Amino acid sequence: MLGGTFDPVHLGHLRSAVELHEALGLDRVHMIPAHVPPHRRAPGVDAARRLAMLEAGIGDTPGLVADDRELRRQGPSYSGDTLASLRRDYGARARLVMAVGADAFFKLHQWRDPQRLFELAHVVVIDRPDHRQALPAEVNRLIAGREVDTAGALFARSAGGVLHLRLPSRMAISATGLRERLAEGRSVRYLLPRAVEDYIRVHDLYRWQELSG
Ligand SMILES: Nc1ncnc2c1ncn2[C@@H]1O[C@H](COP(=O)(O)OP(=O)(O)OP(=O)(O)O)[C@@H](O)[C@H]1O
Ligand SMILES: O=C(O)c1ccc[n+]([C@@H]2O[C@H](COP(=O)([O-])O)[C@@H](O)[C@H]2O)c1
Repeated sequence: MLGGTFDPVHLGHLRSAVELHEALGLDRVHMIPAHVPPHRRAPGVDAARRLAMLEAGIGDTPGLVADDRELRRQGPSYSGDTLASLRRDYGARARLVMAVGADAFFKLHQWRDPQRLFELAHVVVIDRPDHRQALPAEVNRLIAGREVDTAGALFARSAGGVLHLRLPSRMAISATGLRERLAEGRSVRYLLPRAVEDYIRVHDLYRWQELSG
């Protein structure tokens, strides 16, 4: 699972998903837009259109799936509930991974019931060149004894491990930066897929009125 607000999806997300798929030998990567993101302001663009951009961005990319399961739930889109739903689909013995960027991982202690996340899945942390801070003590306590160095060690069990990955194509691209560029009328070419750029233009998204900060 690679969950996100995807407001909008960009090449930092998509290239990370492709490289995760390859590096970990995953069957597939479920990219799951948050319907109601639990810990941030409501996005300016609704979940249906963020999903449509994700579908356009993924296109026919092997191994990547745009998954609408959080749009089918009401209330805050807690990741524990999403992982429980994936666990029901794949079964108790499946090895599940929740991938998060370094910025999201630094706040893991603020998520709802973080211990439950480790009962349901492994956590793989993707390095982001634009987010390098020391890990808060609360997160260090949460992951104590869980860190492993290789995918092989991670997949010896079905859940509960933590692996830090430095993917080859690290990209300093953020949705915040893209929204700012779009609001200012600056180019976003080569930062997101052309199909997503076209969707944004046709639907007239991210003008300054819609900038969700
Ligand atoms: N360039 C990137 N490289 C690796 N991971 C990323 C990158 N951008 C986002 N992610 C990760 O993808 C997930 C979804 O990210 P999200 O949709 O919030 O994008 P974002 O660019 O961080 O957005 P925003 O700037 O609005 O916070 C998070 O786990 C995030 O850390
Ligand atoms: O479950 C939680 O409490 C929780 C708190 C914050 C973030 N998340 C999830 O983390 C993923 C990345 O979030 P974000 O805000 O960086 O797009 C996305 O799938 C969110 O739903 C989940």
